[in-house]
Amino acid sequence: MDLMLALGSRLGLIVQLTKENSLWTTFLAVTVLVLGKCLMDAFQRKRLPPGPRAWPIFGNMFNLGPLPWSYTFLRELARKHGGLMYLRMGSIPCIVISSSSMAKEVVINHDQQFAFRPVRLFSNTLCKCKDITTSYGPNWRHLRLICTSQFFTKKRISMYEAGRTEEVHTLIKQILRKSGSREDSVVDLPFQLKYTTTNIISRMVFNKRLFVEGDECNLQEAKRYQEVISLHFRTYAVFVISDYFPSLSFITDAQGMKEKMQKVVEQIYKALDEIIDFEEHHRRRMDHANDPEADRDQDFVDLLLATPSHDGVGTLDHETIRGIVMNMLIAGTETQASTLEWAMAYLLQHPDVMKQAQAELDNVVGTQRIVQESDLEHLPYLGAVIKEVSRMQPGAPMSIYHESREKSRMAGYDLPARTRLIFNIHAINRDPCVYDRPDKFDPSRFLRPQGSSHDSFQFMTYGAGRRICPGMPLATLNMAHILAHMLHSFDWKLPGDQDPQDLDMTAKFDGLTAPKKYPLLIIPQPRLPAFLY
Ligand code: HEM
Repeated sequence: MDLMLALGSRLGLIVQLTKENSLWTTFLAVTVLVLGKCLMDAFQRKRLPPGPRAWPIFGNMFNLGPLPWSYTFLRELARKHGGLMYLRMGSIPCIVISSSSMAKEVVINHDQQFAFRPVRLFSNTLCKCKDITTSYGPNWRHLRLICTSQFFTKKRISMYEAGRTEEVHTLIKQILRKSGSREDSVVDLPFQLKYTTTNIISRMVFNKRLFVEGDECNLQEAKRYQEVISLHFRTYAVFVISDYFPSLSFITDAQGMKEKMQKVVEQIYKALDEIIDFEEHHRRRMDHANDPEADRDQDFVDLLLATPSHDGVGTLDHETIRGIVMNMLIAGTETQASTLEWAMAYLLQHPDVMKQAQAELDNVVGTQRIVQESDLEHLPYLGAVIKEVSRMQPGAPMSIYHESREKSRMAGYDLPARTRLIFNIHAINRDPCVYDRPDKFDPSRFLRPQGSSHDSFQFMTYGAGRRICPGMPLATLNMAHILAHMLHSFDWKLPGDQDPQDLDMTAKFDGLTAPKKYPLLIIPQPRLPAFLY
């Protein structure tokens, strides 16, 4: 009993003391909690991959210069922190892969884990992540199968050869026309290349040429297309707080972001539907229902309208088809145009390489006919030039974000669930452990015996693993064809007395592609007989 009383009075005293010192107690508790959290963070940090110091709350968002993923700056950071580097973007954990050996580790051991894509507000609003680029799971597998078994097969690619040849020929004629009769007329090369690569893709995807000079009716369509692309890029770049701090999605809601995005997406759809013309496609489908020859004329939209959905209920809906069309237009046009612009810039700076490529063309094709796609397999030097340009200036210097859904362990480090992964393709392609003098333009490195042994982890221009670019076979063929034609048809020089070595080789990264910051203005001089133009 005495003991109980004594305990009771002690407890009473403690309660009283606590009441009196409640401020102190609260302070103590908060300090313990903060210290505990710091210790836990420090402990966890030890098990995370190395990376630059992060700011509280914002993480590394401010470290990364004007564009969040400036690839050259990240390459510099990776020199210090290594091929597997950890960054935090707001509350989102991210890893950047910058070396060939880490790319191999990721693709061989973590490909499936990191095959997801993060769900951003824009991609979710655009097509509810039902397209190829943003989905993962049964729908994505189904769409990838369509890519590999229908769109980008050798047979299908060769079905569209006539259209591609026509476009390349038009490019050459346009260049000749723009250069005019004067010997020193300058051509805006990236502008012309963009038209050509876009027409080639749009003909395959929905059987239309989007850019036809001098055609008023087509001008409207071209404008609509440009509206679609610029709305897409502008909205894609909008900073949405919940994309970086998912727990703050209530702010995104309060800002009315979803409704604003929805409005833009409706604008994109309206313009896109006019370009695609679903009605015309449905009509054609009915007309050719029993025609076995009709397959020859089918574009991607025709094929997609006849494709069952992944769950076997009906065919693919318009939302999915719009998403896939956008994927092809966004991923397949500027990537090729910027690579080709860089190719001409490098060739101007390396006249010996330009001469050797032209000599090969003259040898294989001669000067009494124009190049055909079937010539390309006999032009190894030209192939090496395209590969070297694609290594040094990849059409997309950073991959698209990958994401894991579960916690994972990579190279001895622990990664939280929903870590985002991005390949710094620019850095991997210039890995000094793989390439001798990696910043030097040297196509012959792909001709030497070891050149053929460069695997996809050393040449990451198209990504690797299950998310590898499905358009690669088309892009490599197409770019080689266009470059071959340009080199065969013209000699090239810079305007005035400009020394090619003074050419500004700065790139301008727009988040996807990185063309030359200053468009390449260039003078063509015909080198084939007039009847071939
Ligand atoms: C020079 C030309 C091209 C380059 C450098 C390029 C590069 C890439 C890269 C780096 C990726 C991302 C890989 C990853 O996430 O890890 C990608 C994905 C993709 N590319 Fe390409 N690409 C080119 C041309 C094309 C073309 C011509 C098309 C189609 C017409 C295309 C369609 C796609 C699609 C649909 C994806 C998403 C694949 C997926 O998420 O499963 N690309 N490309």
